[in-house]
Amino acid sequence: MSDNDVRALIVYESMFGNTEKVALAIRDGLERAVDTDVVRVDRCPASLPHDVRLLVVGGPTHAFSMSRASTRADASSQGDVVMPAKTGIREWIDGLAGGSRRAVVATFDTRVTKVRRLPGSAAKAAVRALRRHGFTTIADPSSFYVDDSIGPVSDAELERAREWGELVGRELRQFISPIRRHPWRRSA
Ligand SMILES: Cc1cc2nc3c(=O)[nH]c(=O)nc-3n(C[C@H](O)[C@H](O)[C@H](O)COP(=O)(O)O)c2cc1C
Repeated sequence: MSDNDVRALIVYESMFGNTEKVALAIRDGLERAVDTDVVRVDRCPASLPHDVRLLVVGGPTHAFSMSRASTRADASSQGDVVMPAKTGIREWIDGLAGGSRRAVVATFDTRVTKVRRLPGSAAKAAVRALRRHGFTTIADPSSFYVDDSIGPVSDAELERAREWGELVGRELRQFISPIRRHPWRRSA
């Protein structure tokens, strides 16, 4: 699928830079199927461009869910952060314009390896929020693991993220291709 009228957008939140690395690895995998932009959540407008058919949203798991202003402030007190604590994916999803629902969605998060058995995932919370806003999902939410709260994220996890990006790209291709392969069906 190299059509110019189809693009993917990855919107990510990251405090210590790990989710940012994961977002870039997912982009590398997704680009095998579709042109993909990666945008930090505090720089992303509330309305998606018309040609964005896939929206991928990711952020760090904070207190078993998506971050809040209080948990981001907590993170800022723990180490150097790569983005301001003001906006996270929770607030961005809540503010998304209705016309954006043309895109299908997939979500991911980062979590700490040591507590991987604990429940609670920003990706699962994000997908629930997006469904409440009327979006259709095309892949299960996925978690990628960091060694400790501030990282690092291993090369193996980044490779897993790249592979997940490829998988989501294949799902998008399948989602779109029946209409493209059989345009006559639209008028039947
Ligand atoms: C306030 C706060 C709460 C956190 N809560 C959780 C949690 O409930 N579960 C978990 O696995 N990791 C938790 N973590 C670790 C984060 O998931 C980790 O810092 C994040 O994945 C790193 O990504 P980033 O560098 O993109 O911010 C928490 C971190 C902070 C700062």
